[in-house]
Parts: sequence; C-alpha cells; structure tokens
Amino acid sequence: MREIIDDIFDIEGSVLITGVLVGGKQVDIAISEAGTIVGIDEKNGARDAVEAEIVVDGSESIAIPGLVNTHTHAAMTLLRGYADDMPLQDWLTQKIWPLEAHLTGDDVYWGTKLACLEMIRSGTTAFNDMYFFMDRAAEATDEMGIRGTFAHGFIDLSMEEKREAEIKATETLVSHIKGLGNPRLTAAVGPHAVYTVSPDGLSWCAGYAKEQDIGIHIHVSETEKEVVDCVAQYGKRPPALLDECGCLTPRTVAAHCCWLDEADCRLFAERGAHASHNPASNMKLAVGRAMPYHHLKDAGANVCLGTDGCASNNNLDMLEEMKIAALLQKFSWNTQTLLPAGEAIGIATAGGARALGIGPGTLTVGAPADIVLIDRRKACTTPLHNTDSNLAYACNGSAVHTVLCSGRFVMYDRVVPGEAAILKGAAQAAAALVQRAEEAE
Ligand SMILES: CSC[C@H]1O[C@@H](n2cnc3c(O)ncnc32)[C@H](O)[C@@H]1O
Ligand SMILES: [Zn+2]
Repeated sequence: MREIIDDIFDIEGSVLITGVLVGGKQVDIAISEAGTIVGIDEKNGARDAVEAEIVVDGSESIAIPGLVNTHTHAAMTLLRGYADDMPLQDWLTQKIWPLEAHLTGDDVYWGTKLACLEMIRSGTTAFNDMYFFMDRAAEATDEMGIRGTFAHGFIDLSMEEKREAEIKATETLVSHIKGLGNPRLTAAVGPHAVYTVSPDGLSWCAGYAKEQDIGIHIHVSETEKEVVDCVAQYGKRPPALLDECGCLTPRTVAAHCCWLDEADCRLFAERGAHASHNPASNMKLAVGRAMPYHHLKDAGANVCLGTDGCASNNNLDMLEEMKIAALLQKFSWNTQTLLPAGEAIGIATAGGARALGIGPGTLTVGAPADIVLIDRRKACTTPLHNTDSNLAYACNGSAVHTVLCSGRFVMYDRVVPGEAAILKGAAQAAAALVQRAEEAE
C-alpha cells in the first residue's frame, strides 16, 4: 500500500479502498482509472480487479454514494446571513433581488468556489444550480472537481424584451457548457417559476430543452400564494400550467413542491418529473406546508433532496438536510414511519442521481466512482447499531473525511486543495458586493 501521497489530487490512476463498511458489510471497492467502480467484494476479490495506483485503508470508514444536491443557487454562499427571518416575497423583493442586481461574474466565481468547498467537505459530489453568470459557476466547479448542472435563471416578467434577453442568455450558456466538453459539467434551462416567467417564456424553455436534450430546473408550488395566484391568472394550478407549456418532463427537476395536491403528485408521476425536497429553506421561509412526500411516493414520482441557496438555508450540508427532511415529514404529516433513515439517504443519493441523469447513485459495479468516506471514529458513528440511522439522524457533514468524484480525490483526509485562498476570495467578494449595493442606494 502506498501511504499518504502528496500529489494524491493530481494522480489520474486506479484506486482501491480496502475494508470499508458499505450497507453493514466490510468490502473492498476497486475503481478504474476512468473513474468507474469496477469491483466491490466483501471477500477482498476486488483487489484483483485493478492494479491500484492508490490504495486507501477504509477500515475506519463507512462509504456512501456521493450526495446529490438537486436544488441550489451555489453562489448565494456570498449572501449567507445577509437577509434572514423574512417571508419569501419580502425576502426576495426587498433584500435578495436588490443585492443580486450588483452581482458580477467574479462574485459568482468566488461564491461557487466557496459552495463547492462546502459541498465537498460535507459529501456532495453533484449539484443542480440556477443563477446568473453561470459560465463562471461552471469554471469554479470544474476547478473543484465535482459535477454541476448549470441553468441561467430565466425571468421575463411577461415582458417581450426581457424574454428575448433571457433566451439569448440561455442559448449562450448552453452552447458554452456544451463546448467545454466536460462530462462533469452539464447545462439545463432554468425558468425561475410560474410567477416570474410567462407561458410564452415557459413554452420556449420547454422547446429549447427538448431541442438541446437537456434538463429543466424550476421552482414549483413553493407557497400557497403562488398556487392561488396561478389559479386566478391562468385557471389552473402550477403543475398543470407547466404541463400545458411542455415543462413537466422526465428531465424536469421541480424545487420545493410544498403545495402540490394529490392530482399534482399523480401528474408528476405520469410525466416522470422529479420533485426536489428543500425542507430547511421551506421551514426558514415558513412557506406553510411540507412537500407531500407520501402522496408523491404513493403516485410513484421520484423525490430527491436539495438545500436551496445559502441565503435561505443557510448551509449546503446534505447530511443535515436528510435529517431535517425526515423530521419535517414525520412532524408535518403526523406519521412516525414517513421518510425513514434509509429512504432519506436514498432521496439524497439515488433519487438525486436519477433526477440529474448521473448513473444509479449507488455503490455498485459500473456506477461512477462518486464516493464519500465517513469517519467511523466519531461520536456520531458510535455505536453503529444501524448505519443508516447514524448517517441520517446523528451525523452531519463534519463526519466526512474523504471524497472522490469520478474516481478522483477532491478531499483526502479532510484536506481540500486551495481552501485558504477560497475563503479569502469569497469573503472579499461578499464584502465588496454589499459595499457596491450600499453605495448605489
Ligand atoms: C433567477 S436565478 C434564481 C433566483 O432565485 C432566487 N431564489 C433563491 N431562493 C429562492 C426561493 O426559495 N424561491 C424563489 N426564488 C428563490 C435567487 O435569489 C435568484 O434570484
Ligand atoms: Zn431556489
């Protein structure tokens, strides 16, 4: 075995993780140079599968698939703590949008670097992002080594001129991301919501997503007001309006989904659309209702998990989000058995991977080697009566010590390359952003 290697982040070789706990069994995981799991065997048989360049002792670790954050605005890390304890519409219109008007591409670069650092530290290997200056978000994500799906946040406010500008911005981003030819970076179309995008805008987004063979990322039925206003304006609930515009597809990730009714849930299942649960944001913005997970599950719709942005969460820790989801579901629907630990892990891994089309989201042969190693020597992993329970209810991101994405190390033994420079760059960008906004007031 090669001991701790200085250049572990630069080596593009095969990896063997020995004696690691997966689903209650001690196994070896073999990873090819191409970044795929090629062996997983409890009898050490995987050792033969590859001549490993790097061997990691996993005997003090639990391995889980990389966590998938299916709804965020990554660069909003710069807005963490800028506006708290407000209702959604006031929060957006009085605080967040006025500050975002001063954002630059460099801000989005540093905010996304900080987001990736935070996500890697807490075990996330893929995220679904909607924001502005997304070419810079993709650049930051590429440097950090994880997976991202990037959508320009499309808002036309029913104005044709704005719609044309958003169409251009979307087309430019999609051709930029595709041009990078990086399998870790993908593009999506990002109509913000039914209350900020006209039916014409939504229809264009649907048509363009289909033409380009990419996903759609949208906020859906977050508040009761959104649903009531949609019915008053269009005579139908948000999912039916989206369906009419072609936006409800197997490539659609719908954030929040708090105010779906049973028929909406059935429509999601029929269309194969994915519902991203964002419980911390929903509770903090007090949107009044939790996603009806039981109705979505009964209907057969895919549910996944997301943090939303750092101005409404206020972190990107998906292990924490799992616990919040599991507790919120039980509490809201008065059902102790709803969203048990194993299912909470499932929506954060396989559910997310399915939503973003990045393999099975499991530790199985043939899957992308997006792997998170969790420290077994922590209080939160002691004792280990039931690993799923420890992970979903006891641990948070601080228990993660090593992360691989596509077979490459992005954190090793709690070291993420460039951390100090990222913290400095992001703090400076956040301070300058607020100063610009204040000077403009
Ligand atoms: C147009 S880019 C995305 C846009 O969405 C804003 N945003 C952040 N959180 C939420 C939320 O919970 N509901 C609706 N919109 C949200 C973000 O600040 C950007 O302006
Ligand atoms: Zn959001």
